[in-house]
Amino acid sequence: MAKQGKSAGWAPGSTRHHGASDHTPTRRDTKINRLLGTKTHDTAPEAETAVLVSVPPRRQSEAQTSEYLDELAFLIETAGATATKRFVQRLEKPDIRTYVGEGKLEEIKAFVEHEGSSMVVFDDDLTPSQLRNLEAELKVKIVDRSLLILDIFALRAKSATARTQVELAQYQYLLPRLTGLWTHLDKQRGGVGMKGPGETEIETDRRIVRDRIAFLKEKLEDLDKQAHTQRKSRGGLVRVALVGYTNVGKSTLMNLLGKADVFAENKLFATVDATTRKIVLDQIPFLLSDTVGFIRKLPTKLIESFKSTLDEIREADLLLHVVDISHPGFEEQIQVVNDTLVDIGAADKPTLLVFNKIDQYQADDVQEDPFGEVKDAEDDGSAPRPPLAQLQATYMAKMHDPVVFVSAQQRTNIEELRELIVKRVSAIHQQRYPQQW
Ligand SMILES: Nc1nc2c(ncn2[C@@H]2O[C@H](COP(=O)(O)OP(=O)(O)OP(=O)(O)O)[C@@H](O)[C@H]2O)c(=O)[nH]1
Ligand SMILES: [Mg+2]
Repeated sequence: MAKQGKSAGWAPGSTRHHGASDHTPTRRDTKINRLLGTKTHDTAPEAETAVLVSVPPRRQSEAQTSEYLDELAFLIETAGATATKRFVQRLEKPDIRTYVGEGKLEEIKAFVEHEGSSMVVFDDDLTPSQLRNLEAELKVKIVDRSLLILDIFALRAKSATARTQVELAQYQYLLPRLTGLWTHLDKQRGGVGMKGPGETEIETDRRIVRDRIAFLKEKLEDLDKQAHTQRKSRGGLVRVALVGYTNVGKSTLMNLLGKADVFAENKLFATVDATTRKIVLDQIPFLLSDTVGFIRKLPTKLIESFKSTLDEIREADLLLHVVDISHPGFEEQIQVVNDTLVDIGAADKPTLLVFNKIDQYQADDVQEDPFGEVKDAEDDGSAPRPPLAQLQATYMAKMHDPVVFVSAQQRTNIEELRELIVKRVSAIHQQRYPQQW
C-alpha cells in the first residue's frame, strides 16, 4: 500500500482500500491497480522524481508558462514527489499521438533514461491513446493533470463523503482508459485474424468499474440526503461560504473568523472536506463554510462528483471570494474561480472580494514615460503590480461594492473584514426577517 501523505499513488486506490466504503481489497482491485500501474509498497518508497512537460499555446507568455509550471511543480510536491526537470515545446496544438513532437519525445526519453526519473507529468489531460503511446515510448509512469489532482484529493479526503466523491471521480477517470491499456496488449499479442485476447478481459474490467461507479453514486445519494437534512436543521441562518483558488488562505481566515481548528498548510488542496461553523458577530448569527479550493483545468469529473461539497457554495447567501494578492497570477486566478462558479451553478451570488496576503505584496515602481504613458508590461511579459490603493479603487469600481485587503497571517485589517461581513450578513438577515428589525 502506498504510504499515505508521502508517496504519490498516481492511480485510483491510494486511499481506496481503507477509504470511503470500508472496502476490503479483492483480486478485482489488484487488477485495477495493475491496469493503471499502481505500485504497492511494503516499506517506505524512495522519494519519487518527476519530469514536467508542457505544450503551451503560442499566445501564452513566457511568464505565464513558467508560472503554470511552478504550479504543476507545487502540485507534484504536494503529492509527495520532486520535480527535477521541465520540458516546454511550443506547438500549434499538441501532437495527437504523443502530445509532444518526435524530437522532444526523444529528448525527454534520453533524460529519463539518464537520470532514472520515476515519472513524466503532463500539464494537461492526455487522451487514452496518448497515455498508452507515451507509456510505451518512455517506459515510466505517465501522469496527466487529472490523475495528479485526483491523487492529491485522495490523499487529503477525510470524511466519508469526500472519500466517496474522490473514489467515484477516480473510477470515472479509469473507465475510458481501460480500452487503451488493453489495446496495446492486443497489438503485442494478437496477429491478423486473431481474436484479441484482451476482449473478454476488457469487458470484465469495464463491468467491475461500472458496478463500482453505480455503487458509489448510490452511496453518495444517501450521504447527500443526510447532508441535506442536516443543512435543513440549521434553520434559516444566513449562510456564508469562503471560496477561492487553492492555497490563498481560506482556511486561515476560517480559523481567524470562526475560531475553528481547520487544517491550513502551504500545500495545494489542504482542504478537501467542507467545514461549517456557526459564528456570531455583533450579535448577528450566521454560518461560515470553508470549502475546497479551485484550480485551473480542474477535472470536470471531479467537479461533478464533488456535488455535495459544492452544494455548500451553491446554497450560500454570500460568498467571501478570497484572493492571494501576492501571487503573480492573481487576476487570472480570480477569473478561474469565477468561471468555476459559473460551471457549478453558483454564478451571480452576492460576493465580497477579500484580498489576502498583503504582507507579501510588493508593488512595482510604476514607471511613466515622458509622454505620461504607463508601462503596461514587465520585460518578462508579466503585468506590473500597482499600489494597493489603486487596486482597491479598480476592484471597487468593478464589483460596485467595497473590497477588503487583509493579511490573515499578520491579522491586518481583520476588523475591517469583520465589519464588512456583518454589514452584508445583516442586510440579508433584514431582508429575510423584516419583522425582527
Ligand atoms: N504570507 C501570508 N501567508 C498566508 C496568509 N494567509 C494564509 N497564508 C499561508 O498560505 C498557506 C495556505 O493557507 P490555507 O489557509 O491553507 O489556504 P486555503 O485557501 O485554505 O488552501 P486550500 O485548502 O489548499 O485550498 C498557508 O501556509 C498559510 O499560512 C497571509 O495573509 N500572508
Ligand atoms: Mg483550506
